[in-house]
Amino acid sequence: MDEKDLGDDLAKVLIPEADLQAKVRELAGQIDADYAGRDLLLVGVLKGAVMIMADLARELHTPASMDWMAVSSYGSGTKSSGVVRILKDLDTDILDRDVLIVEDIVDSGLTLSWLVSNLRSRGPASLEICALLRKPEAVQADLDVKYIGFDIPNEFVIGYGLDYAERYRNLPFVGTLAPHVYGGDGA
Ligand SMILES: O=P(O)(O)OC[C@H]1O[C@H](OP(=O)(O)OP(=O)(O)O)[C@H](O)[C@@H]1O
Ligand code: HPA
Ligand SMILES: [Mg+2]
Repeated sequence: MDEKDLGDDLAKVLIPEADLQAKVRELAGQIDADYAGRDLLLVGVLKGAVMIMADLARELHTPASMDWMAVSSYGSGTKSSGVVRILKDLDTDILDRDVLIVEDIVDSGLTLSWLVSNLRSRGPASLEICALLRKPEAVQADLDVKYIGFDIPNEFVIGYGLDYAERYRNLPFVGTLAPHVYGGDGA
């Protein structure tokens, strides 16, 4: 899917595909340097992290296992409901494992704050976060994101895994939508 397929639904491209790919390679380089010789477990947060997880995992030279959790706090809107639910738990016992959470976006930071305390209680040897995008609001959450791709403005974004009402995840870039897509009021 590309820009043309969106017609007038697309407001603008915020991060082009080439910039995303370059950043993912850069993040993989940092992670390789930090995890050399360790047995890394990547935990992707479904569904938004599917693209970054798939690209990051292939850029890594460090041997890594992959597991997935599905949590949801957004439903079909553009605002966090504030309630995080586990839709699918890990298949892996993370006791004494080096765990790296892979996320598409830290927005309010609510999802990751909740996830970090949930996973920490399972006794991993280490627990870090890699997130492709971060919004300014997330700074208010007490979250230590070790690997961060881009800080972006406080706008609702779509593409490269990120959805609006389950659509637009399969765009290779990150962009914003025209107001008419949201039905006018932006929510
Ligand atoms: O920092 P926060 O305000 O908590 O927002 C970030 C989370 O929200 C989105 O997931 P969502 O719950 O929409 O599920 P999805 O990944 O399936 O789209 C996104 O993928 C993050 O997981
Ligand atoms: O800006 C966003 N876009 C899509 N999904 C999201 N989940 C939290 N923030 C966002
Ligand atoms: Mg979503």
